[in-house]
Amino acid sequence: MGIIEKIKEIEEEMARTQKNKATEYHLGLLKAKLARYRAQLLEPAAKSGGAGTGFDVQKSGDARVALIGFPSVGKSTLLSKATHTASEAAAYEFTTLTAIPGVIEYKGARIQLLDLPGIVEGASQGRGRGRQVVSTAKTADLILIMLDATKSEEQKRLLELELDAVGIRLNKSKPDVVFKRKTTGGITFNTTVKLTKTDEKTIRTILAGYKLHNCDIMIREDITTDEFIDVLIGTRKYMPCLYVYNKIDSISLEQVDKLAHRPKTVVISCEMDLNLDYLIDRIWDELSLVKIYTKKRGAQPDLSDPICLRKGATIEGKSSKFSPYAQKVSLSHQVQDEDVVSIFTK
Ligand SMILES: Nc1nc2c(ncn2[C@@H]2O[C@H](COP(=O)(O)OP(=O)(O)OP(=O)(O)O)[C@@H](O)[C@H]2O)c(=O)[nH]1
Ligand SMILES: [K+]
Ligand SMILES: [Mg+2]
Repeated sequence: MGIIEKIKEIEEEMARTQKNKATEYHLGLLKAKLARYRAQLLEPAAKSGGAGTGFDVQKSGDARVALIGFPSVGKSTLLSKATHTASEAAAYEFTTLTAIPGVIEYKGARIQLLDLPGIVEGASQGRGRGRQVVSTAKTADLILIMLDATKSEEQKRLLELELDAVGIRLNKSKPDVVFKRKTTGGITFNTTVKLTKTDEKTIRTILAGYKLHNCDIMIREDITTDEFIDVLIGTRKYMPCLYVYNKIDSISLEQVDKLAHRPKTVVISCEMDLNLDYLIDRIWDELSLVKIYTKKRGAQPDLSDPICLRKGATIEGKSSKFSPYAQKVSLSHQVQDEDVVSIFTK
């Protein structure tokens, strides 16, 4: 039996199994198995350079943003509007067959926007170029999930499922769990919070399923069983994402208003040039980019040539002192947007 059949079999068994206290551990085991097969489905191909590897596009600029969506939602139209690169757009599906990079220039930053082929349901299991698309998406700093505002809400859930199946976790942070493998000593299990969505027995069952008999576990957050499996598998990618609804020219104002109020959501019309500037502004925010200017001692800062950094970046150096405009700060100063710095040695 191939991996895809095995996955199917487990999914069917999970669907058949009623969810209750008595089946909880068995379901946990099935989940763990499923996660392992899915990982297998992706990893070998990724190593041998097969369908699991992404498109070969050089990273450039200060950050990379990937466009993910079903066919004909308007990904290529957006690339052509937001960058100086033209990507063919047409009314038929799968117009785009490879990754096409463009550059958004904004507030002194160069943001690489990647147009990608449309993905289909089942992409995570190797249908279409889906695996190549999602592998490429994993290399981005931000994912734009592009949706057709005229289509049903189901499209969003289906896309999320595809990304979830390949280990991409959207707008979530890594579960706060310390997991350490050991060679002897059995399992030590500790929590700093009350677990309401999973329990020690389920976790121990899963560990046994993975043949993990020696490890230290410290759980510091009220995690689910799935989140624990994520920690065990260890290769999950936690990525920020914006939901972009395109073609709002074709829906009612009431509908536009409803979509626009959702969290992490931007509504646009590529064709009518609606809200595209706002989208770019939101991309900038999501990427947490800040720009800093450098200046020589005693000279005016060069405002035409900022350096872009991710928020949270600190400035370090061995024998240099760091000083923004008026105030002197330590080497570990976290840069703020529009900081002006001069770095000099004693
Ligand atoms: N009404 C409307 N149509 C749009 C809009 N943006 C794009 N389209 C149309 O949607 C169709 C598909 O656009 P593409 O840019 O090729 O879509 P895509 O997502 O790149 O499609 P694939 O590469 O095939 O996956 C084209 O006919 C566009 O003219 C929009 O804002 N409103
Ligand atoms: K298209
Ligand atoms: Mg396209």
